[in-house]
Amino acid sequence: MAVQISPSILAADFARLADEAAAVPNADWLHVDVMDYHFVPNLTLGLPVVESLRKATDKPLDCHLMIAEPDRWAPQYAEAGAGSVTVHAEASRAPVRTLREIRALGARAGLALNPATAVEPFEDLLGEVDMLLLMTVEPGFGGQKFLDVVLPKLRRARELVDKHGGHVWLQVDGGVDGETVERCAEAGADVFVAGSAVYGASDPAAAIDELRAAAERAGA
Ligand SMILES: O=C(CO)[C@@H](O)[C@H](O)COP(=O)(O)O
Repeated sequence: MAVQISPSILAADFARLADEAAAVPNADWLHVDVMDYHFVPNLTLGLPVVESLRKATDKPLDCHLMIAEPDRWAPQYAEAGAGSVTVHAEASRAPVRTLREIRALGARAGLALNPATAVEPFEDLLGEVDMLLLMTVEPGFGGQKFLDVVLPKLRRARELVDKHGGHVWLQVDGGVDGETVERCAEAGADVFVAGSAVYGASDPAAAIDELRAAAERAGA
């Protein structure tokens, strides 16, 4: 499947989100980081902003819920028109039910793992997900340094997904830039979230082209 670039609006200007979405016409998805100050020590945006963004852009909204009660809220993001809704394995008390609800509402169901969470215990859930998100920083803030320690897990995740057979996107999130994107692609990622590397660039659309070219060169 083709490389997907999902710029994170966490690094965008929150007062101009419609313009910031329009500034990345070549993005495949728009990554929306929902943080609640409980699961992570940061507070960002929630459902009303996603509902407004849905009207402001045609891009699929790739909603990443870094919240304490994802089972309660995830279906509402799908109902709001998210293209994908990703819940954290560390926070969900009923991941199978929640992933099924997300799918039943027509969105891609994603399962996210923090850097220290092993992927193997979730092998049996691969049939329940459309995407596995591996955090390559500790969740909560943009602009952090990429954690190399996640790369072996990314390779194992690629092996498990390939063994599973069905299509599951393998997303990396955090510290993805022109250099780390290649290492992630070599290790098996095919969806790349980038905040600072896109919205911190003087030309966000050109930055996306460069990330995509680097990922494709590296074999994603
Ligand atoms: O989920 C998160 C952080 O918790 C990410 O989506 C970051 O927002 C990515 O930002 P950069 O590391 O690319 O600046």
